[in-house]
Amino acid sequence: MIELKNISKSFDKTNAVKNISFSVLKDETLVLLGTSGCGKTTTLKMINRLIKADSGDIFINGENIKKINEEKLRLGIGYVLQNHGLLPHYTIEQNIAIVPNLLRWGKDKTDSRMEEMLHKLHLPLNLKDKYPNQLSGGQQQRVGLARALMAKPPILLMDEPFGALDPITKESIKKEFLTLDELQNKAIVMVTHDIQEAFELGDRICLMSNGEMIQIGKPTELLEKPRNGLVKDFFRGQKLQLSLKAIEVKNLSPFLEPSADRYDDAISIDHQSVWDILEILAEKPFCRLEINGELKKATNGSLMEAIEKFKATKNGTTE
Ligand SMILES: Nc1ncnc2c1ncn2[C@@H]1O[C@H](COP(=O)(O)OP(=O)(O)OP(=O)(O)O)[C@@H](O)[C@H]1O
Repeated sequence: MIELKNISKSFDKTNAVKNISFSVLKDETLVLLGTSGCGKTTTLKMINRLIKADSGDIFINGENIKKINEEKLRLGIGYVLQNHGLLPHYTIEQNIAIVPNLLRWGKDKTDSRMEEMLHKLHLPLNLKDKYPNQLSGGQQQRVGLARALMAKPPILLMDEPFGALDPITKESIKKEFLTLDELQNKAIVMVTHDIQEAFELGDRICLMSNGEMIQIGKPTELLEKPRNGLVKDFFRGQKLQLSLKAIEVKNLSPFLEPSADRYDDAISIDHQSVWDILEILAEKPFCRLEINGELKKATNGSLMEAIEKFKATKNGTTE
């Protein structure tokens, strides 16, 4: 879907991005992770040509973006900025309607899609007439996401989308991010410097340092098979928590004991990590999980045993 080949970019004497290559599939989230100034945002902005690469090529569905009209290119790519990027003198309705207006949608189509998006992002309809500064930070960020998704772009670029939020709002928006149907089947590239966030949201992580790509792979690959000392150092001190966040609990299903009785308190499992379930188990000795229609029982101990068994399988080493 998206392919970067040997991309480099310098600003005066700063080599911001050095010979980066990667691809993103149509239904995955690739997280660009790294410390401040390592070239993440520059890489992201080269994909929608807000910044032009000095050398190398970027392809979208096999087509070189240099050959695509800039406006057409950007209309097919949703873009969510840190601090939402809403225009302060536009109402929420006007902000959300920017792309539909460029696409010359009629008012009825725009209104009904806007209502659908506000509903899906748990925003009350009466926000439409307000201005961005009359909304909370979490609401502004949701509006930013609604705006980016209005025209159902197959590609979504997100630059530190949750960076400015308080921890509680951040958690609730991240949970929505994982379950929102509008985000399925999209190629998503997300920039963050937050390691935990990268492990929670990324299907793959591209770790960058000083303009270079140090390693790219599934979260557990970076943890279990770090390419060099730099990668190891990056995760030092957080390895246990990160690996628990990287393993989806549904993968442990074959190794968990069945629960004989059906109770209403079973937690329905989709994308929860082992870490999410351990947080629940901090409050009680066991819980029931409903995974693909099967009822399982989990305790701290049984989850740890299941992880060991899972890691011994082929899937566990590459997941
Ligand atoms: N327009 C610009 N002019 C000059 N230098 C720039 C420009 N944009 C970025 N840089 C420099 O390029 C390097 C990479 O910047 P970039 O914003 O891509 O990093 P980043 O990893 O996204 O950082 P952060 O997490 O702080 O946003 C930095 O040294 C930065 O100072």
